[in-house]
Amino acid sequence: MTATDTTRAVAPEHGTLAKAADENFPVAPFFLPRAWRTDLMAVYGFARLVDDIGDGDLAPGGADARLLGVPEDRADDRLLMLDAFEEDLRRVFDASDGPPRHPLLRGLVPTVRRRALTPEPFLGLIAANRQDQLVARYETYDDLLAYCELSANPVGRLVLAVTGTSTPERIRRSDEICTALQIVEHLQDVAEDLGRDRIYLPAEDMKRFHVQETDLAAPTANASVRALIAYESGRARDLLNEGAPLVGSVHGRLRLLLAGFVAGGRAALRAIAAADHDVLPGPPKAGKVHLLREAGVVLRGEG
Ligand SMILES: CC(C)=CCC/C(C)=C/CC/C(C)=C/COP(=O)(O)OP(=O)(O)O
Repeated sequence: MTATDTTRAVAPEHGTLAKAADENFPVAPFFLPRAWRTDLMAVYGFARLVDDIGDGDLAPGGADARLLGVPEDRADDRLLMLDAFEEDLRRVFDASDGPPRHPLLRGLVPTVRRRALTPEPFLGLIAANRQDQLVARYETYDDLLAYCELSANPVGRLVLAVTGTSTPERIRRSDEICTALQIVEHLQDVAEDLGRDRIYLPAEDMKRFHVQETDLAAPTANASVRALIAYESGRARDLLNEGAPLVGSVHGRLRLLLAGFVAGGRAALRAIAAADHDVLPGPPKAGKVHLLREAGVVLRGEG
């Protein structure tokens, strides 16, 4: 048991929130106003827990299941856990049935009230994790985009809602950025996802590039896999470019935060290209220098 697991055995919500430090993206960085950080952490707690349920990464001991009213011997039933979690989410928005049972959802109540958040983005994240239990292959790119609408776009919409900056145009650009970031993560994590028997590369593209599933299980990528990864990287790059004007449309510290997200995506794509698109040994790491350089480019509005 790690130190984090030990903490979670006592108070599961603390272990979940502690994971913020290890995320690919900054969750609630120090330079943001305290009130935003508080609300972004509350939203993060929700998103982390729903992903942990969906990925089977809950702390051992069954504390989360107990809190959600799921019998201990069914705590491994991810669909049942997601249903119970969704039921508890409803108590965040409708107190007639009493307060939420899970402390991370109770912690979300003041944020939802303060920022007038709606259930949709939260329900989307639950639906994405439900889909992960039922769908392990994507036939077309459009199918994958529909998945990203549930798994990633709600995150950006929540950031805009918490910071009071939502407009239809910003939401559209935020969706482009979030979908791009999700595709980048999928490209970095091909090997890890395959370990969970999940493939997020569209089957139609695999066919076109003559890539078989067994090619993805190899320790290093052959030329076909590299060509496929380069193709999907180009799509992600285009989406990031289309969404990037979102950064210049906001001000102050939020602009810094969003520039960091776009720069993070671009730096990750650069690292993938630098690895000659061989992502199979593990995610190619983006250097800090490249990240800062990309952030400078975004902030100067040059890309
Ligand atoms: C306003 C705006 C544009 C904000 C951007 C917010 C942001 C960082 C979105 C990322 C979305 C994303 C890739 C979620 C999945 O991450 P994950 O780590 O849960 O991925 P996994 O499900 O593959 O583990």
